[in-house]
Amino acid sequence: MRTAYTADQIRGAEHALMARLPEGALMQRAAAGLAAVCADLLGRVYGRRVVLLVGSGDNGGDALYAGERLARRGARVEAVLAGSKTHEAGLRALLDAGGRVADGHVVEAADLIIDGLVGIGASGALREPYARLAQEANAARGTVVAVDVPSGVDASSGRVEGAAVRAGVTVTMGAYKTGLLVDPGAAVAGRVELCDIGLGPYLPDPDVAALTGRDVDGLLPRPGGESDKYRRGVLGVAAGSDLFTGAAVLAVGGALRGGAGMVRYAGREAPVAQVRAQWPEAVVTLLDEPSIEHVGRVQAWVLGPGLGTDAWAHELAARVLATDVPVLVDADGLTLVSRDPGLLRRAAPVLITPHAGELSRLIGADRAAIEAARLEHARRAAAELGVTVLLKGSTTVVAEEGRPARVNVTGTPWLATGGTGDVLSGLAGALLAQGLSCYDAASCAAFLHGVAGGLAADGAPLAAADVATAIPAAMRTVAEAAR
Ligand SMILES: NC(=O)C1=CN([C@@H]2O[C@H](COP(=O)(O)OP(=O)(O)OC[C@H]3O[C@@H](n4cnc5c(N)ncnc54)[C@H](O)[C@@H]3O)[C@@H](O)[C@H]2O)[C@@H](O)CC1
Ligand SMILES: Nc1ncnc2c1ncn2[C@@H]1O[C@H](COP(=O)(O)OP(=O)(O)O)[C@@H](O)[C@H]1O
Ligand SMILES: [K+]
Repeated sequence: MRTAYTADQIRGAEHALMARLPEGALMQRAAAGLAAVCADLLGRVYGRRVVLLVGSGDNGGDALYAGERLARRGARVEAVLAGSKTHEAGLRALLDAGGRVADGHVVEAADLIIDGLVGIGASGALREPYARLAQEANAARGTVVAVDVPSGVDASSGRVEGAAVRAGVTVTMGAYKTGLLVDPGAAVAGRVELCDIGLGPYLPDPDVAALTGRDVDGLLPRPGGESDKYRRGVLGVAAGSDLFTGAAVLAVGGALRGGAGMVRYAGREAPVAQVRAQWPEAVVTLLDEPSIEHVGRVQAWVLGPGLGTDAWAHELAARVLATDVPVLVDADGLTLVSRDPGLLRRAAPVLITPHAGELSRLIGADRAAIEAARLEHARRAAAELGVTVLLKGSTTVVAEEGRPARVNVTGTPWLATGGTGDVLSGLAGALLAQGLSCYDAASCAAFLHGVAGGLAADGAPLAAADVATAIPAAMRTVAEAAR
């Protein structure tokens, strides 16, 4: 499990650790780690041009001391002092080692640019001249290494207001910051290198966690020698309509690859014909009425992809949600519950899987605001609606009250294509039917879906059906990672 923390949590841990160490020791650890990563990136340090963008706080201090270390190894180090004040001891150390102070013009020609403008002490959008320097660093040809977080990214949320440094590598001190795992922050952090400064024992419970392949492998249900198809878990899928038949096919496809013992599909005529034709493995019930009476027992339901939002769909949703098994609500199912929130009042667990647009209807927030602050809105929805929330998008977030939010680190932008969400619903539903909690089913499904997307795309466009096909390979990949 990779864990991440807010700026306040990091500061608290730093204070506790600092109290036990000689003054400045922590910053030296940070600078040593930072300089080592930079030296690695440079290959040969001697004679290379390194530019430090130095802000007024300790983030700038880290950069100056790292600059000192590189200067002692023969690098030509120039510091652009951007703040109203400068870490004095750090600057002295740099100058003593042969470094120089320069103006912003040097950024363009640098081999390596160290972004020490702001770290966890930042508040709001970057002010000038920081914003301009960030843009110059982004336009320069040299590798950009961010200290702790890329300047312009809110360390606690991943929010970016205004300009932000786009780093090739971020060297983060002591522990991951939440903002490095959540877009838009994650998208500009590049490769994140954790620099151990001894903070571990002082860290509180994490703000967010990200599953690794090993974690997912450990959570996935596996059939034992005694298993039969019923005991492995049966999933019901209520999806598709005469207008949207594909959503039913894709959701069932995701479900069949998700390891359930059986998938029961229930729907209207046109999707029933399609599901029958595509998936002989599914047990299909044609619904003359919006009732699930004749579908047979299931351990979980997926409700909503392509279902439509008419009175018939509403009635079917009400019946599914009146059962006593976990229900995953997606797509049109979300539209139905946003119109009739009472549907979500049930004793058994609910997992909702909205994208930002669907969540905006559920909690009355602006779509752009949700995309800018995913964690905050996913958490809010979980609290207000009393459900587990899987918020889809470039960073998928899983939120449930009383547990650290989970952030998914797998996936590819090629997944941004019609129908992949339906596959995800089927997969997550299959995991629910096998007995995983909403929280684990959602986070494992997001992880595997992302890996499957990467395998299916392999650098080129994918179709949603390819993602379903790649799910078993994704499971093998996580099993490999665990070995
Ligand atoms: N204190 C220590 O011994 C250690 C400090 N560390 C470093 O220290 C950093 C935190 O240092 P600070 O608490 O001094 O804070 P920062 O250096 O992150 O930033 C604070 C300074 O930036 C200015 N500022 C804030 N928001 C701004 C904005 N939007 N535009 C322009 N200027 C802005 C503030 O006026 C203040 O002077 C960490 O991110 C990390 O890099 C770590 O290396 C661990 C050790
Ligand atoms: N930029 C992106 N990077 C990675 N994954 C993405 C990106 N955009 C969307 N996705 C993923 O693709 C899927 C799209 O689902 P959804 O929006 O429901 O589409 P649909 O309704 O067409 O199935 C989700 O799993 C989402 O997390
Ligand atoms: K920084």
